[in-house]
Amino acid sequence: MTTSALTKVSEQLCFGGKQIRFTHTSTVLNCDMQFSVFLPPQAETQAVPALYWLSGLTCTDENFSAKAGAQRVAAELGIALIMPDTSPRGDGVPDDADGAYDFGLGAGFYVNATREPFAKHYRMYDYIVSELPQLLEAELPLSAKRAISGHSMGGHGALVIGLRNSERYSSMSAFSPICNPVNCPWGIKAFSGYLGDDKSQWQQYDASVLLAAAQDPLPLLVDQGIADNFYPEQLRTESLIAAAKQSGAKADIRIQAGYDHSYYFIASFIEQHLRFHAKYLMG
Ligand SMILES: N[C@@H](CCC(=O)N[C@@H](CSC=O)C(=O)NCC(=O)O)C(=O)O
Repeated sequence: MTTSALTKVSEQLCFGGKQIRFTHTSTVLNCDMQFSVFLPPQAETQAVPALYWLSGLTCTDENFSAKAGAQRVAAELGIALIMPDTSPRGDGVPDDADGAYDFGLGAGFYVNATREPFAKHYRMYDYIVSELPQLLEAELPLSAKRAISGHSMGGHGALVIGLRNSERYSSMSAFSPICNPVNCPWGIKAFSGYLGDDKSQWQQYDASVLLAAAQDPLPLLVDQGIADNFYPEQLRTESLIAAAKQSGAKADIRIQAGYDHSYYFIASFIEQHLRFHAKYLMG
């Protein structure tokens, strides 16, 4: 199926709903992009709310749809799942000079790059906040009720986007998020490369900085496993906990014994995250 702006590349029936993959030309990212959508059965007869899921380093739109097992509960609750890619892709899109996994392709960090040669394509913040919802709400049976969640680099993206756009979402959550990127190796590398050396420009993309100053942030749920090999050096969960205390935000930040950084952790708790978001999406 080709609508005016979306080309469907695959569709499968899943828990009575539809798991669909689309391509489209992104004017924000200046390239063709793929993304996945799960439409619950309720979307056959009404516009449904949507949870945007932002994936982590090395992922595409397919990691969450294939590994998290979110569709059964999303179908029950009547929530669409929107699963974008993690960076611009294709000919002419610059990558990390050494092909490293933590910068460039698969590692867009949900920022608007200002540094060349990345500024032309790496505008994942605007893509997620503006272009994708505008497109999808025009083309698919989606209401304007949105929630946002993600994992690791995508958890960072979900928290930053939720904290900066509380009028656009009803709740936010994250698994193993990079909580304080201005103070961890992944974040310092990404922000130097995409934003340059002026660290004052980095603050707008740091969830701990934003939460510490937040007036009335969205309802927030975070899960972090203790057996995660990236915790605490890359993820800095303690900074988010301190920021929530500082601002008095109602944040449920749970440290889970025994769990690691993998999609097995996400699969274990995704039902709780979906039910958490449903309270606000349906309210
Ligand atoms: N290859 C890297 C680690 C890559 C990795 O663990 N990616 C995570 C997200 S990490 C933060 O954003 C992931 O979700 N991978 C995909 C999956 O399906 O598990 C290394 O070797 O260290």
